[in-house]
Amino acid sequence: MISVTEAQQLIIQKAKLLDTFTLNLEDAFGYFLAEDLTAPINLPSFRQSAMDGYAFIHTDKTELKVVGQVQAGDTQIPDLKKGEAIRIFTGAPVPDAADTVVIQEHTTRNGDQLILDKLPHKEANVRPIGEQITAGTYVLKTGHQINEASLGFMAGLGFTKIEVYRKPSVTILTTGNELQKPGTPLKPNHIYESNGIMLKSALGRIGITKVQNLKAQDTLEATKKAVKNALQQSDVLLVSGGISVGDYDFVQEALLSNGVKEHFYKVNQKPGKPLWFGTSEEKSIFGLPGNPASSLTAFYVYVLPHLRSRMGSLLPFLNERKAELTEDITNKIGKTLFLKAGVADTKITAYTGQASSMLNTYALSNALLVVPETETDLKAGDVVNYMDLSF
Ligand SMILES: Nc1nc2c(c(=O)[nH]1)N[C@H]1C(S)=C(S)[C@@H](COP(=O)(O)OP(=O)(O)OC[C@H]3O[C@@H](n4cnc5c(N)ncnc54)[C@H](O)[C@@H]3O)O[C@H]1N2
Ligand code: MOO
Repeated sequence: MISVTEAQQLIIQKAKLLDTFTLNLEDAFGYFLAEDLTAPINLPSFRQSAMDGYAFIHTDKTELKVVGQVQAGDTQIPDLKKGEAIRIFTGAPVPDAADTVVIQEHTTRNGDQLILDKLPHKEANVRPIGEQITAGTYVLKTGHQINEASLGFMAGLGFTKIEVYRKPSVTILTTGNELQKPGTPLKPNHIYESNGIMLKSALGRIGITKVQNLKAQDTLEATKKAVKNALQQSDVLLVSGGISVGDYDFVQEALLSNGVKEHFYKVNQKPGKPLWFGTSEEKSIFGLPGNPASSLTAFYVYVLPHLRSRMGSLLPFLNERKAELTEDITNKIGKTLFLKAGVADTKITAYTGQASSMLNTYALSNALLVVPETETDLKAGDVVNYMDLSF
């Protein structure tokens, strides 16, 4: 059995970058950039007024003569001499000779006479060429995850297409004879299948939408066949259940017999101990424990960073933060604990109801409190690490 740290290293080491492709800017939200972009133009590319007011050549005089006007988008720009002013608007080009813009609230206008009630400092309210970025310098680098601000920034520089890493297609294979689709009365000793929808929406949160759900009964033949199909159809396979040591747990055998190379099986943690991870050429395969809370924890701690890494992220793990414990916690089992928890105002509380089958507390959690395997007694007031589930 390996440690959480070793398992986290392995899922990153084995994360092969997906191929790249060119994408229209308007479709690029959430993708990771696969090129270093340099600015094709200066931003701004001309001297711009930052305010509505008057452009002039800086002087100690407080009375100027208004000799013209310039509006945003104008291509004919009026000239001016010392002692003169040009009416100007936000975003308009500042006349070459002018070096300062006074905001209109600091002036009094009588016909073409302009009184400066408050003299601005020289160069006030003039955005110099290249103030934001100069042509030829880096805009954004490989690995940047495209957000609304970066989209606006790139559009402002005139980009229409960029190179990004592809997102993976994923098959979620749920195994178990006891599983029944919600929507029909529950048969005796069956349970409603819930990991499929949970994992699919967790994938959606990291922008992966090409997801199919398959299911298999608990036989070696059915599991092998389903694994084979899934491997032909997707970049990533998440198998749920059937990975423990029972007589009807066939997932490990089915994966190995389909040529998947095992990188680890079992991690020294609770929940999620019987986690399995392997690869087959360009494909990644996780055998997730069937218990719903174990499955989701394994997703947050391993599947999510592995997939983000494959999609080009340089910071693939969930953010780890610190908070103060509200209650004592003991850890007598020598494993890393991931506890469903709530964080508010820098304080963290592990919820009652930590069993691997329980999603009731997970549904209310915004944090996974991490208790290291070496930590036996934590006291109220101790500062602990948690993984931020608000991502
Ligand atoms: N002798 C041992 N038994 C078990 C061990 C062990 O070390 N020795 N480990 C336990 C741990 S820890 C876990 S976690 C589970 C993992 O078992 P499996 O991955 O084989 O999962 P299943 O047995 O198929 O299911 C476990 C549990 O979860 C329910 N389940 C399964 N799939 C779904 C689904 N899609 N939606 C909702 N619920 C699901 C299933 O009915 C079971 O109750 O093994 C322990 N056993
Ligand atoms: O580790 Mo299992 O995931 O406790 O239920």
